[in-house]
Amino acid sequence: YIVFSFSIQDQTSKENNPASLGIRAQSLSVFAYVSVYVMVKVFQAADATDLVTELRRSFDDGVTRGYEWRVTQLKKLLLICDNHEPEIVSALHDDLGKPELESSVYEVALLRNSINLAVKQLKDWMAPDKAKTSLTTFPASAEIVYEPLGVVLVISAWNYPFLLSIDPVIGAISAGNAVVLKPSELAPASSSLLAKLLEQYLDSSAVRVVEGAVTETTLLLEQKWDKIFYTGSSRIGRIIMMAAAKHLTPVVLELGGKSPVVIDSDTNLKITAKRIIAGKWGCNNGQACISPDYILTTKEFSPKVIDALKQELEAFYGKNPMESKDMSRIVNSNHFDRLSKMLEEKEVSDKIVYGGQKNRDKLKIAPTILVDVPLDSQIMSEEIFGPLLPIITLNNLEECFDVIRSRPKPLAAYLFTQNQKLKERFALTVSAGGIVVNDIAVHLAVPTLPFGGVGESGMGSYHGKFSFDAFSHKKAVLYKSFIGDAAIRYPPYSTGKLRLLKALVNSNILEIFRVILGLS
Ligand SMILES: NC(=O)c1ccc[n+]([C@@H]2O[C@H](COP(=O)([O-])OP(=O)(O)OC[C@H]3O[C@@H](n4cnc5c(N)ncnc54)[C@H](O)[C@@H]3O)[C@@H](O)[C@H]2O)c1
Repeated sequence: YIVFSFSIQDQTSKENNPASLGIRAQSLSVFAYVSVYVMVKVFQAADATDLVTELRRSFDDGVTRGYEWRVTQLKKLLLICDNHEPEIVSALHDDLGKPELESSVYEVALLRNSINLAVKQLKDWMAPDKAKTSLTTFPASAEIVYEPLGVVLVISAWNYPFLLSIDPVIGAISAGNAVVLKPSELAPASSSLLAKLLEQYLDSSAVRVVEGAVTETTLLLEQKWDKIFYTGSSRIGRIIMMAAAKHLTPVVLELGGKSPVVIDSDTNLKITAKRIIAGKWGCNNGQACISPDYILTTKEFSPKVIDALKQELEAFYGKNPMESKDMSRIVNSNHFDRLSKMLEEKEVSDKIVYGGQKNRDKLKIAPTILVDVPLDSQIMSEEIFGPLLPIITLNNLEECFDVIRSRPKPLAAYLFTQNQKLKERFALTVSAGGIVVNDIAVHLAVPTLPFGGVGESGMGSYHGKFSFDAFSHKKAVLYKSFIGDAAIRYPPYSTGKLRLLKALVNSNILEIFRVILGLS
């Protein structure tokens, strides 16, 4: 515990007599004395160790394994969504100025969906999968048993603080694990609400929230976990993976990257522009991991793309988008300065064709479109994660595809076209965590699709059954009886045994008969 004490004294006051937890003012005209003791619990190494020990005890006692426990906790998560949506919306507004629609739909409604699906399908997910056996093991039966991993750590990011915290926790609980959630300190209102609600609703012997920043996360990372599920930047992803390697802990890394959008001239341009705007500025003002990072199109078609985007932006956010209530603000001044620096770079600042207005006090940056910034500029080298959208124009679409292929694999890649052949070529030849043709970000809402990165954009995936799988060990179980104990596997070895065993392993029925019949 740290104890803070401070006093406010009148010049004339000579008395120094602290009164704990209160204000003592004998005579305001003579002196004022205030002594406040604030007890702040600091998370220390021993707390991290105790936490994991306690949760491991619950796991080992079987608390989290049964269907009933899992489904009860999931239903409690549903209750949080049902009973506390206004508080969640308000916390998101405090942290990000997130519009109610975005909070209610893209965080709470998506979570409800995830929970409902898990509740509905949990029994099926938990049931072992029958597996075929081979001639080698005949007679036998086999199955894949979904085993909980143990005690897992979920570290989440600030941009969708509820969705990105609770969605992995749904997977962890569904799979029967004890779980610690560490929300992002950059969304403090959301973090403290998550801590409060999860403590209030869930079984604290197996589900905990630790709030904090680098110090707390580092202490947590020193512990031995059975899985670490991290959402955030690739830079920190590397730190997570190094810490995990020490204990050979498997990781899921949900990272980011520069998600490109290719626009073909054979497209419905009005709808294309609307969907790009909704997926960029309409999703937390570009602060989303699968937000369009840059557009690639042909030199010939680009003027039409720019016009369409300008027209629809004005229709959505009016002539002064800085005043619009339908867009989140930038999360904090560090990120505001990072984005400003990108905009102010030489050979970039003069490429703005729309927007560019900023207000640091209000942490607002207008939707900004830039054309043909240098490919080696900061804005084209780093993930933007904000309301800036560069358009790169090239001679043809093949060159556009080449730009994507020459860069680290993104979390998402988008194509707008009506050309069937082009759609297929894009899906087959462009590598990305996920691909959407003719829309932005909506693959995230399809629970039958795995959500995750590849290469620099991450490893592992989740959503729907994939979340359950991410937190389960697929255990191979083979059942044999004592019937049919074949002597051929036991010494002394012989040529006949060798031939028969090889034939069995290769399922070569003809050779099996030849050996049995003594044919060469
Ligand atoms: N793939 C996805 O689902 C997804 C979703 C959202 C965001 N992202 C990516 O996340 C990034 C933005 O998030 P961010 O990284 O700014 O979020 P962030 O700063 O909130 O960091 C994420 C987490 O890492 C922790 N952290 C920060 N520094 C650390 C350190 N030195 N050691 C240990 N832990 C540390 C934070 O406390 C936080 O919980 C973007 O790259 C974005 O694309 C990915």
